[in-house]
Amino acid sequence: MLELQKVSFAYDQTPILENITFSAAEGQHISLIGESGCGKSTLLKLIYGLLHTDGKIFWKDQELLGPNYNLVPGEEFIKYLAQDFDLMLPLSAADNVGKYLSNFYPVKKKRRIRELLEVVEMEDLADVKAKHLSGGQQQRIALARALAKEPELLLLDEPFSHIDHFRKNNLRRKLFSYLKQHQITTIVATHDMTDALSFADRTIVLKNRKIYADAAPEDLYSMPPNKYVASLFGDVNHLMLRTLDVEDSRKRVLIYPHELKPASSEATLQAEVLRSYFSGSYYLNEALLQKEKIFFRSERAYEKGEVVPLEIDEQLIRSRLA
Ligand SMILES: Nc1ncnc2c1ncn2[C@@H]1O[C@H](COP(=O)(O)OP(=O)(O)OP(=O)(O)O)[C@@H](O)[C@H]1O
Repeated sequence: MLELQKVSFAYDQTPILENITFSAAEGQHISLIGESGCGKSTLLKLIYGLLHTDGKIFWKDQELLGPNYNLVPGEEFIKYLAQDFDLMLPLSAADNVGKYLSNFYPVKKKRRIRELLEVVEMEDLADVKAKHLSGGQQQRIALARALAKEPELLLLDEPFSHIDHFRKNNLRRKLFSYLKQHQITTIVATHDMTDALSFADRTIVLKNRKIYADAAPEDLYSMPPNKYVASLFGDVNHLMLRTLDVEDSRKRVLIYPHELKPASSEATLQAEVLRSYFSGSYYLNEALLQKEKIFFRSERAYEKGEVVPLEIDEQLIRSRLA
């Protein structure tokens, strides 16, 4: 188990993190989210041992001591993949993956490199020098290298930031099932809502130096405690109950765009469309509902000024208010 107790940190006078306390079970996948600059990378660096904290960090029964105690940061059983991948550019992709593997069993080493190149779908580029690989390809090689000497704890900082959408989804599915299969505890700092929702057992939200929310992704998404959390998952409306014709109140409720649905003309909510954005399988519409700006989804585009009747499940509103 990973355990953090009152981990605080400041680069200079300004505190970045204060009293961060949580634990992660072995094999658990945690996504770490929060607005840019909230301290996600800093927290990963603290856990890895690149930065010093007066708090305590344990892996199983061992206290992880930071740079004040260890000349070389990091322990054998932890791997940290930073946003810059730090590859050996003159070496081939395969040699980078195998850089920390023993040469004592060359056949075994070769097999392991091949297995990892398959996980990151880079078998075809095994012999290409890292300096000739694209940013996304370098990132995949860095991921494979981080897994080479199988870590017990893996810390990933925006691991798919350079990888195109086409490949990202497949790679994510492969990587996270590999990590689950091998019971590797993983913390992923991310801005990507798919990383945060689909591949995490648990999501920790950082804000104002503290843990702001910590729950299963399904719970955080369906019952966001506030607008900050809901916004991390995409567009969200924060509407007065009065605007939704539920009751004459200025109290606000969080509603995702797909929860406001175009309805038959008798619906009481009438939104005036400002603009429709094509989003692939749906259109995202910006509109005015009783003078409040809203977003709703639809199957077709609307003209500017078109009035669209909308409906929403009142029970959903009640549950969000509870
Ligand atoms: N080496 C440094 N020296 C001083 N301040 C730093 C240093 N590194 C980061 N910071 C500051 O610490 C804060 C947290 O940075 P950090 O990189 O941890 O945030 P983050 O949540 O990972 O951001 P992002 O999502 O943009 O990667 C920011 O205000 C940043 O400017």
